[in-house]
Amino acid sequence: MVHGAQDGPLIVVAAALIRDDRVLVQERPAGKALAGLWEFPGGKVEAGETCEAALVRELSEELGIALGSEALAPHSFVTGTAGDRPLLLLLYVATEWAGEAHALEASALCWANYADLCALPMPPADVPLVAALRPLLA
Ligand SMILES: Nc1nc2c([nH]c(=O)n2[C@@H]2O[C@H](COP(=O)(O)OP(=O)(O)OP(=O)(O)O)[C@@H](O)[C@H]2O)c(=O)[nH]1
Repeated sequence: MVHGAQDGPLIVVAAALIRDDRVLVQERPAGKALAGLWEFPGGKVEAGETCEAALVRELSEELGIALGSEALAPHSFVTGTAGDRPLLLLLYVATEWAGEAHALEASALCWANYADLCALPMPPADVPLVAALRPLLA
């Protein structure tokens, strides 16, 4: 994507969906950047969208689950790079939503405890997010 020097970082929102002391992660499908790596569901905030509205949209598109913005609790963030662009990744936690999560875009889903999460290959930016989730996971 072409972007100008006036552009700020790429803002990406992601969710730690927690159930029974496990968190949902998904495998990025073949054909996408970072294919085969596991990530928290989410995606880029589009122009004019709030961060929470973007995440509600992404969770519906990627997993088929529904929740309101108020169900998203801000949790942690990291900075990094996405290709040649600075990245700001905001992680929210949610414990309540409607519907069962299905891999509508990912190639697989995993309800991971902390050890599982540490063993899965994830994008480098996610490492501090995983550490920050430690107290919430079995
Ligand atoms: N959703 C998500 N993206 C992450 C994580 N960690 C991380 O570095 N990213 C990066 O954040 C960016 C998100 O892009 P994306 O491709 O998932 O976003 P999107 O769904 O809006 O993509 P699209 O452009 O294909 O519609 C990618 O550069 C991705 O590598 C993570 O845990 N979850």
